Amino acid sequence: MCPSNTQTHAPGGTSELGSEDGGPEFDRGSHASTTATTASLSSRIASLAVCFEEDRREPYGPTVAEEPSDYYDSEGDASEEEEEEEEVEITEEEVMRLLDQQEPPFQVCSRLFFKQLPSLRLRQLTRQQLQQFRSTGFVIVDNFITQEASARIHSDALLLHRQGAFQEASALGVNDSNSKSYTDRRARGDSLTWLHVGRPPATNPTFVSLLMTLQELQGDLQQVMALRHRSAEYQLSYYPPNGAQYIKHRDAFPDSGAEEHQRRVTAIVYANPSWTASDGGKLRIWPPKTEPVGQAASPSASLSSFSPAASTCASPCASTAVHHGYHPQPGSGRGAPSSDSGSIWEQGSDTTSVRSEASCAATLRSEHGSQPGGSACGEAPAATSSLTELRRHPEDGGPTNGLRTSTDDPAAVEYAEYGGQAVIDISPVAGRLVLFLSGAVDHAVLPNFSARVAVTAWCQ
Ligand SMILES: O=C(O)CCC(=O)C(=O)O
Ligand SMILES: [Fe+2]
Repeated sequence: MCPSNTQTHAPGGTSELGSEDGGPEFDRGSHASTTATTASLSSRIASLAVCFEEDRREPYGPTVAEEPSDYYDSEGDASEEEEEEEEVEITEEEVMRLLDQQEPPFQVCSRLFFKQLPSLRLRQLTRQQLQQFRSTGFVIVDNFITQEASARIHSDALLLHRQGAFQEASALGVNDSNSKSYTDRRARGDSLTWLHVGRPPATNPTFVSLLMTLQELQGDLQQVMALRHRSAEYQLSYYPPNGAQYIKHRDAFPDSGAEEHQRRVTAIVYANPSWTASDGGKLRIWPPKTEPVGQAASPSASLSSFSPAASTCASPCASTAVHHGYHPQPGSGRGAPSSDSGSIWEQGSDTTSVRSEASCAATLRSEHGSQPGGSACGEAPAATSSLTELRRHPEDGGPTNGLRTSTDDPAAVEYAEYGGQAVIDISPVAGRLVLFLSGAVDHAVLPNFSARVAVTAWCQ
């Protein structure tokens, strides 16, 4: 018998289990990136068909063992063979739920990370940010791009939108017989256009720079985890100010690295200058449970792992998990609830190519002639792309990665509880990057009331 329900939700659509061409395309914005094509996930999904059938049969009638014996008398009969080959249609939500029951998704996706790290040559992320990402399945990095770059992306996106370059995401799946997901504008209210390197509109200098930055980010990730392609899918999205939302979903099935075309990391860069709390449009994430196998998971396990009480925030550096606007210092031990998750970065890693906290601060002091503060160490250690050159330094003023105590702060990142589960609500403020494991982190975009622009990279 299959285990009982979990809280995983994926809107709409059906999945054909056991079909030869693999599983469903889970996210309608994707170019089949979440299609299960290789043995591992496909066979797991195929095995779900049996499980699901049992689940479905149980409330209505006898189990197989209780069937009358003549039920199987037709062995070898053509009609029974047909029956055996019959595809079982279940929703993507059910596929995800059953996969999650087989193994916690964070656990599956955690196997993407290398155990031994080579020398790191990081351009966009710090070691601490990567540590946070590995420990919790997500990380938030403020000032990933500058306010100026965000403003340019925002205005260029709105211009493209006026020129008709965007398509409603909910309309994209309408003629796609493979999946009926997200065809409801109420479930997904954004419009999107794909950014293909070297092709308009990605040839616009604003997007060229951003894509370079994102490729450098991917380069950083590739040093610590299994990512197949240096390139990725890049999507420019626009949420109109009419309460548009994207209901709870996950971008990919949990994948430990066996799948050729599975999304593994979602990286969202927000480009919304002057965002206010009343603009809504927050990204809500459900932090994945990160307990070691066999340990009971409490609904607030992830929440407690980020308790602000443990953070001194002495050096704001990377913005990571927060509690009502707190940005705890990565590497403080918080946010590493899994017993083995905190150690990989300390073993056998090169330290010469990555600036330590101390050297980061020293460098900024000498470069800018002032004391480090704000988001100093959260800045890129060896950035080269043009957007990165424009990054905000702490002395520039404006938003910092420091402690934020007011929930009215439009940039605050807030913990909440929703349906008995810990969630984190993240404002889509200009320059912010949110990085998470595509196969492990459920998320949603809350109703939005201002022109909201983001660029998402899905790395495979
Ligand atoms: O824009 C966001 O904050 C998230 C969008 C999203 O979840 C998606 O496009 O899959
Ligand atoms: Fe998503």
